[in-house]
Amino acid sequence: YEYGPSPRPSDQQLTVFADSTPNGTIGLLTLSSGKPVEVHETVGLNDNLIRNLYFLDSLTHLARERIPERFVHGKGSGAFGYFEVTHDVTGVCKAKFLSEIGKTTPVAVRFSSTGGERGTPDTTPDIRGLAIKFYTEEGNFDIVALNTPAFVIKDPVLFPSFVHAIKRNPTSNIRDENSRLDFLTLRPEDRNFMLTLYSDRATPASFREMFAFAIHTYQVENEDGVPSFVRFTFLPDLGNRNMNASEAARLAGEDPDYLTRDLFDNIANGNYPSWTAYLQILSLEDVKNAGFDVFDVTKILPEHQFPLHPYGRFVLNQNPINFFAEVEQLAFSPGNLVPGILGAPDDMFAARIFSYRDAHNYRLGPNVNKIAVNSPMNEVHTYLRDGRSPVNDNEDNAPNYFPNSFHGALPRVDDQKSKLIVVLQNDDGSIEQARDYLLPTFTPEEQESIPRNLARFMRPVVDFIRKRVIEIFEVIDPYIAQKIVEQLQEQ
Ligand code: HEM
Repeated sequence: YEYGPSPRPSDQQLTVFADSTPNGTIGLLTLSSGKPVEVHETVGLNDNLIRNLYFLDSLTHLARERIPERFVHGKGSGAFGYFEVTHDVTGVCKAKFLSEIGKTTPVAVRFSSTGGERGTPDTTPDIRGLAIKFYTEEGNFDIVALNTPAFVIKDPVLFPSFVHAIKRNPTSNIRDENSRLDFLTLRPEDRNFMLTLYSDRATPASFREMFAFAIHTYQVENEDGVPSFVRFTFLPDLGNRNMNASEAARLAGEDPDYLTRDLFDNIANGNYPSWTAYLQILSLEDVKNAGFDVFDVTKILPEHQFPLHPYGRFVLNQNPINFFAEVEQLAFSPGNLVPGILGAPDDMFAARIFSYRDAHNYRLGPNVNKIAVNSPMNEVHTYLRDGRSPVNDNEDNAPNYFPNSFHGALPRVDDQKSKLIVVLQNDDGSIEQARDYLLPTFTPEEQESIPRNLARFMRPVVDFIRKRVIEIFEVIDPYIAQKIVEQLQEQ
């Protein structure tokens, strides 16, 4: 398209908008207070600027356009679509959105990278996020997942330090591989996570071709209150595909929003991406006999031990119309649960319930769930009132305290029959899992990419940390360790 208009929908947004307004304009320009703007107010030179209300309106608003970005997963793209049940899982989970085959539920999805800020190039290698909000008839259910099957740490006390270690150095303001690899090599539980981070899975070929693992083992219950324990996994119907580091580096320069554009253009062109949804299902007996802590988020549940059961799929068929309103303000929380899904019993999950809510209060305000894209589809009655906008109808004239004698909202009779189980966790590492279960599931190309990427990342890293990395890989796979040494020597 060098010699003509670009065929990419992402380049045509303005033209498409203009074509949709045949009358030439969407209407009269007004102040935010509604008063029509006079044409002379749109010219500032040699005017009394301070009395120019159009100028005042736009300049003061401009300075307030930015809100705090997510302190992790700052760069992201979103899309909308639906989830459809394909297999009966009512035997394990009574959540209404799963109640019958063929039932559909609207979803919002946000794809992200972890460590970069809002302007980071999409193809910078990183763990990827895929968060799904199911707008169910019993409230919103959020699954906030990653493209690694295991997380980096299991003790939430370490989370703030982990985030500091992967973000910018406080002095140079540059992301520093010394801090990232220092932290990672000091924690024995993160070996599964390291395999994804340093393989080409950290540079997915597109968001459409990316795994998503909710990781935590959730407790769910059926209508009779019988508990089961499940991991939620989503596999892309196009298959998982990566790009290599040099392609990613080229695109980071040529088209920093490459993955965002790919998602937008494909959906606009009707190539709707879809994912098949799977559950790994464990009984309480399976939990006891697994031979390891199935609630440990640094561990995978090997598929040969706990097979994947398909139960649904989701399809993304709609781009956002307004990115800020619908994606920047989209707020996911592991604490958004629905009847039948109790959450996970591990400490990390408890920390996440608190932390996402806290982040939303800071980033979007206490009325976060009144922002249109976060509003549940079902009727909502609360005793929450006032605060920063949006308050919407602020629950009108209904009583604002509970209990009350004046027909305010009442809780229903307890519906949840099982109790979230209590787990005690230890601090062990997971090198055997990385060696025996996870690495063998990587394709030969993905395995080859690990030493190549690591050697590149390790260029500026001090010797004692390099030594630790090599020692770790000598246990996971001596071939990878050998390759790292060779490639470091070649540099
Ligand atoms: C102690 C552990 C963790 C804490 C405290 C934590 C906290 C947070 C917070 C506060 C945000 C920003 C939320 C916002 O501003 O809207 C976030 C984003 C995110 N986190 Fe975590 N997180 C933790 C672990 C995890 C784990 C285990 C996963 C995946 C299994 C995960 C996946 C994500 C994703 C995908 C996002 C981006 C959500 C979006 O697209 O808006 N995090 N995390």
